[in-house]
Amino acid sequence: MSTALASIASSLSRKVLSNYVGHRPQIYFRSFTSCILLPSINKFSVTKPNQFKNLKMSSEKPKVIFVLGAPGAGKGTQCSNIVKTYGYAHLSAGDLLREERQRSGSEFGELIEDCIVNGKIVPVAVTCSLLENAMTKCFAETGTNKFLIDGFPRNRDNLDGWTLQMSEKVDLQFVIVFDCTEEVCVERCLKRGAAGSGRTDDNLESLKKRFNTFYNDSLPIIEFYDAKNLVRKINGVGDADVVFESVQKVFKEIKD
Ligand SMILES: Nc1ncnc2c1ncn2[C@@H]1O[C@H](COP(=O)(O)OP(=O)(O)OP(=O)(O)O)[C@@H](O)[C@H]1O
Ligand SMILES: O=c1ccn([C@@H]2O[C@H](COP(=O)(O)O)[C@@H](O)[C@H]2O)c(=O)[nH]1
Repeated sequence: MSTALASIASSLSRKVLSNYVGHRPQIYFRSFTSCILLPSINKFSVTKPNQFKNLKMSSEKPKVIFVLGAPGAGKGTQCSNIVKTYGYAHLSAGDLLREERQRSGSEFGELIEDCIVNGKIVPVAVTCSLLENAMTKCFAETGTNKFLIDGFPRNRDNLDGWTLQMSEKVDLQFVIVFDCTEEVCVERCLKRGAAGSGRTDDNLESLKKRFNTFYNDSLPIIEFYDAKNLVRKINGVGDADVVFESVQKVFKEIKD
């Protein structure tokens, strides 16, 4: 881990801890650098922190599918198709982080932007809490308890944090991985940038860093799930409709 990242992580820990002095911690998780106590970050917005505990007692656990793949592999595009056809709610970790970055008063805005531009991964305390809050809010508003979690977990820190905070509360169905060449992915992201995505990472410099992170940090997570026979790999090269046909074959497995 780079020194810069370690210092961001430890400053995040200090900031979060200092914000919660006197509050009762609700979750325990390992940071990059040390073991710390954190509260559920219900300060981010909206939620009733124990809603899933209640849900677990009265009904089924929420179902979760992780959707992974390189930048531009087509995760978001195929998630939209899955939402329309199978009724899952789509939670993009990247979108939630971009939203949090824009939230006035967010103390994580700068940290998030630095990570996004440089292809680094935001500490799991931030991302996992945004995801849990979004799941709780979505369930409260729509009753949906089937979630596509797009672009997470991306590194060991994400996996460890999720395992501690969420794995007992949800039922992980499988992990869809879109397999796409770097060349095609880069071309798609640059095209998306040129078309006005407004994303600060749809440029060659950021993409090089994002791919390094994908190869070094995210592939081992895919391998971890593959060893558990949870990965469903889909060829992401080619027309989006053709890719979706392969997605549908994977979903048939759930219905059968
Ligand atoms: N099969 C496809 N063929 C051509 N273009 C595609 C295909 N799938 C997605 N795209 C386009 O490529 C770009 C990236 O797609 P998308 O946002 O779905 O990928 P992603 O994996 O979610 O990317 P990121 O990780 O960068 O958020 C978008 O502009 C999208 O319209
Ligand atoms: O779990 C996550 C998801 C995303 N990030 C950061 O956001 C950017 C963009 O993510 P997309 O999935 O492409 O929208 C990513 O490069 C990371 O910097 C993250 O840190 N953790």
